[in-house]
Amino acid sequence: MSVALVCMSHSPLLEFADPPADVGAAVEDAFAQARTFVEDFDPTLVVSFAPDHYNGFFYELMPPFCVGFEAVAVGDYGSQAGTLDVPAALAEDLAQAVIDRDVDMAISRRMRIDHGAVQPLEILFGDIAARRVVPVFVNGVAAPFTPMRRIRRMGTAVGEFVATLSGERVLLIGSGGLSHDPPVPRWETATDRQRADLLDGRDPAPDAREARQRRVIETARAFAAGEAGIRDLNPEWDAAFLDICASGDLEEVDGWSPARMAEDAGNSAHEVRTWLAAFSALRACGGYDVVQRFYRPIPELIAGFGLMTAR
Ligand SMILES: O=C(O)/C=C/c1cccc(O)c1O
Ligand SMILES: [Fe+2]
Repeated sequence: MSVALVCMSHSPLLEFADPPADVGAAVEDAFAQARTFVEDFDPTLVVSFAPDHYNGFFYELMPPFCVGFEAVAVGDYGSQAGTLDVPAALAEDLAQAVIDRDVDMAISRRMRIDHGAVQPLEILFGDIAARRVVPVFVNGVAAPFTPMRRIRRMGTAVGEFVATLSGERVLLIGSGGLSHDPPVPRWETATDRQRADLLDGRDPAPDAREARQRRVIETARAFAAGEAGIRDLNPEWDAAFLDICASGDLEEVDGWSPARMAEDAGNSAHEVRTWLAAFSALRACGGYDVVQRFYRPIPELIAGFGLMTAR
């Protein structure tokens, strides 16, 4: 078994926004380097830690994390729709191994995934079905949030299972973060209509999906112009988190409270949980070295946009 990692921010606005040319070029260059890293590693299996944005998981039943034994991408924001190549028996073994290590893991026999899980697969492989993928949903959007130390333990349990997979080259992906506060509705402040969608908004009508996406795209334009009422990006917070990931001292985040994370870095900063899970899994397979580290605060994407590779 060998193991490598790519963690990256995602943003559905990548296809809808126009950051300054040098910033766009820097992002493309970071993607190209990560692609080369992944091509050289040539994974036989991907374990993808990703959040969802009320496209697959709703308040009707919201687990802190969940392994998919089958996965279907919904195709939001023009991302690729369709079925992933999930090795179901291996996904079942992974879930059982995590549960055996005292971490309660939900399972889905048909998980729906959105841009959060799809975007890194598209960027790294060009196609969501290019490699075998075990999808692990990590809630980073819907309060209440699991303590960071539980995410670390879950990632560690996944890593201990991965370490037993002789003959596999396993790529761990973490998708999300860093500081950002996109206008994804939150239960406390949602309208009745939005609450109905947060509760059980599966398969929205095309005009409802379009309206939701338009609102986010317009907010991004206003944010880039300094006119949106969402929380600022926080490059210092992002740098501190990336430093912790690079150091391997992942316990450093054990005491981070969800309220403080949202206050400092925005309501969707909870998506860094996917990075923590992926780095914890990598650490459980042995020590690691960071190969690539990229970061830019990009208001046009509503994202403190980071990318790290390690092995
Ligand atoms: O789900 C949405 O409508 C928007 C999600 C979003 C917006 C900006 C940055 C991100 O990382 C997102 O996930
Ligand atoms: Fe997101």
